[in-house]
Amino acid sequence: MVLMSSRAHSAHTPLEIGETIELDVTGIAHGGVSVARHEGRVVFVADAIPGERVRARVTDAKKKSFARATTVEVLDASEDRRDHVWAEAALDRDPEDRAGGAEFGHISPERQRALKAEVLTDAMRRFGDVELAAEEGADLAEALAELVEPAPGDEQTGGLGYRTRVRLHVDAETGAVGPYAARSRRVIPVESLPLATEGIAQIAPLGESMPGAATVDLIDPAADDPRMLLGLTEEKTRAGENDTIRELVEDRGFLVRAGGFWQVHRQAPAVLFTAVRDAILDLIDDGRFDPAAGNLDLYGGAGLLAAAMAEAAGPALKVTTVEADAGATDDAAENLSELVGALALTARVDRHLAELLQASAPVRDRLRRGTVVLDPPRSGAGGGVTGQIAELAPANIVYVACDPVALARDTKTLRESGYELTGLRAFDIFPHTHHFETLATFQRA
Ligand SMILES: C[S@@+](CC[C@H](N)C(=O)[O-])C[C@H]1O[C@@H](n2cnc3c(N)ncnc32)[C@H](O)[C@@H]1O
Repeated sequence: MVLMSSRAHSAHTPLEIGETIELDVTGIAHGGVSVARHEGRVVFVADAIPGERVRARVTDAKKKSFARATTVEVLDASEDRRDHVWAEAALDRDPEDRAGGAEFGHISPERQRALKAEVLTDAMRRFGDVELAAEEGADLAEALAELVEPAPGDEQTGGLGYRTRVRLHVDAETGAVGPYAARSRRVIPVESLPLATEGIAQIAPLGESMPGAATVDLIDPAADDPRMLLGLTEEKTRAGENDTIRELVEDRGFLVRAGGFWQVHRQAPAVLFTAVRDAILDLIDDGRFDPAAGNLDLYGGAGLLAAAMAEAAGPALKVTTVEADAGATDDAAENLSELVGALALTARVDRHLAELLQASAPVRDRLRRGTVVLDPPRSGAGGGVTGQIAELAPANIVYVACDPVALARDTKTLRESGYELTGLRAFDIFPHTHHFETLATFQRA
């Protein structure tokens, strides 16, 4: 034991923060960083592309098992490297002065999607025990290259000008406004916001000083004027956050609180609405969907996905949306008001499911015949809620996920509880960042 640990120790020359090292970048990790090795130790390296050789500055060396570094120079560039879409996040800046929020902005859009597919495949393998396979007769490499679908219009715009929600921060000392730096909470003044819509670009207070404010939320609704919500240092709420704004999903209107949850990409609500609608249509085709059953839209927000279920199943659909934010529930009630069988509840999902698990036999039977759509926050549903859903045992589960690792973990729980993963789609609705959205369909075996 002693010998082994002293050999392992001597294999690493300790890395120092600020030191510059040369790295061969070999893979992609979850979280927007690439993977390299330095004297056997894993180094997560920012602003690189797998396949490149880079010089990188060490930013974190506390852990024995891995270190973190940021690219300062590319020695051998990938053919997928592009000029960064945001000058203030580019390599020619000191790593500490690079703006955050566009960590894939130096990579061609096709390669960004291929990297996201790799992250999803890897997460599913490592945390979900699922090896993704192509449909019969299809080539796996080709299927993976197309797994992450671009949003409509992004191939024409290069994935720019899509964000309808942007949060900027205010430097407490200088009042300067800007995004946080990529790896710290330092405000970086910027001259442009290339990922934001034109409406946001017009009202963004870039270059201005806003002493007394802490955050600046910029919102560009589809069917209302752009607006700004100021978060003041001394106050928890933002003036105007409960104002109702109008959004459009194709030609269907939705009312949403200005400060409430709404997908950030202009096309994202339509992309997810259509994907959930199509997943339900497939279940209907297979004779597995019962509109009169105990159908649920968990983490339902303003009712977007319950509306998608109704678009597939028709006006006789029975569905309950469950959402913790009372304002969003009020919006859901309004947005689903034409659906006689819709009920919008304010509740925490775990508490509501605990109540359903105590329900009478006929209610439990309706739930068993039902379909659960869920769209949890980044942390995923988690083992507790996933276990409760499995215990309720609905016929189908349609899971919309913004974190592939959380989805993979919940997939493992569902598969161990008798569910089969029958469909997986992914959507690049956050171009130039490492984020993407996945839709997984499960059926009770
Ligand atoms: C990713 S959003 C999805 C919203 C909606 N499905 C949509 O597409 O617009 C997640 C929602 O879950 C809500 N939420 C977070 N934790 C929750 C919990 N424990 N119980 C109920 N709702 C929760 C948030 O308020 C937010 O509206």
